[in-house]
Amino acid sequence: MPSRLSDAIIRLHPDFTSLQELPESYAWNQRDDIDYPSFDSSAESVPIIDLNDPNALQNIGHACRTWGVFQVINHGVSTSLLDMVESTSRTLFSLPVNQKLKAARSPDGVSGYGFARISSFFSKLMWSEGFTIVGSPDEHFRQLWPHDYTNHCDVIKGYKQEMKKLAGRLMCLMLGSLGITAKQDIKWAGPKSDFKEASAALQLNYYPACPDPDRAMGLAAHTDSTLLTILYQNSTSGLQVLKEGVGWIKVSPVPDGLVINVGDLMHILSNGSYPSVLHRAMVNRTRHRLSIAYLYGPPSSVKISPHPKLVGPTHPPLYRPITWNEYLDTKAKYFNKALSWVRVCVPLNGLVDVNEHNNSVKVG
Ligand SMILES: C=C1C[C@]23C[C@@]1(O)CC[C@H]2[C@@]12CCC[C@@](C)(C(=O)O1)[C@H]2[C@@H]3C(=O)O
Ligand SMILES: O=C(O)CCC(=O)C(=O)O
Ligand SMILES: [Fe+2]
Repeated sequence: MPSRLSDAIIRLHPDFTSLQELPESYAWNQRDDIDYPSFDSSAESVPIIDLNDPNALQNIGHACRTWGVFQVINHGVSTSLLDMVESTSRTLFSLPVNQKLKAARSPDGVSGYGFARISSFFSKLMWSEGFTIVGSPDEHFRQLWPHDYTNHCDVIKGYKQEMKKLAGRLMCLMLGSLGITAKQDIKWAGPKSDFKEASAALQLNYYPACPDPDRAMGLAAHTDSTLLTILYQNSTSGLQVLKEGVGWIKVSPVPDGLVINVGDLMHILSNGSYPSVLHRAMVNRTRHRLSIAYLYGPPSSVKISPHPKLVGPTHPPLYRPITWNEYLDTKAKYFNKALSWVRVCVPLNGLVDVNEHNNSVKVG
């Protein structure tokens, strides 16, 4: 790589550990994000649902309708697998910047190391690094660890397999709570209702300790484009979700708990009954934070639309059918206004989409 280009890239990807002060380019004004008060988790807290509870389906339905997010425990994913994926992620982000840049995401690519994709919508930089894995991690991991990448690949593959099982189970519960049966009502769920053909991406996020956390932003407010997202966070808190009419609420890490976000495609499929949740990640002065998001969606050929069981004369379909890729393209263009672009009809109750109040999109 010509040295001027690599210098420019390194300037864009600083070694966070060497920064003693927050550079102005990382200092966020309130205006840069959605300006609501933050609440301590003791004020109200995101529901924690035990998947072994006989009322899990009803509890999930209530959480999706009122919060768009919940945490699950007794989900069947082993602690050792969670520890291993955390350790692989930590090892990855601890590599020297030059090494990580060997697996940099190309400008038109999806997989690899880089800044948050949503950065282009904001004038300030985010205090985080990310690594996106779509499909096999082999190629990029070989670039990172030429001699011992196979163990790390196995961890990622094992994690994706377990996440896929859990996501299928959560789909059945979320749809079931809407009166939709995967087996009869969702063709692409497949004969075993295991959503075998579903697609997914894995996003590893690293938030280094920050000298001025109150002015920095780890990951700016956004909704995920998914049907659902399964998020593992280490023991450092930082995730916040926006509760309508209340403000930003901390999602405190629960040992072995997994956070489940309702994504935009579930918002569409449920015809707005399960609104996607606006969330963001804050940073910490002394502790780094890691999170691993399993972003789950339909097979690439499937168009998601409001389910026929949820539409009728008094409930017209609010969104037009759209594939995940088409939606990702819309999101890349319009960011938090993407849902409005897919909307065909104003809801009869006159309410707008929850995440449409966004005033953060900055163009130019
Ligand atoms: C499948 C995807 C969802 C995602 C874009 C991507 O192609 C891979 C990364 C995902 C992610 C993770 C961090 C937040 C987010 C908004 C982003 O910038 O990249 C999501 C994207 C999304 O859900 O729209
Ligand atoms: O780090 C977090 O808690 C949030 C990560 C996230 O929102 C994402 O990867 O989409
Ligand atoms: Fe997210």
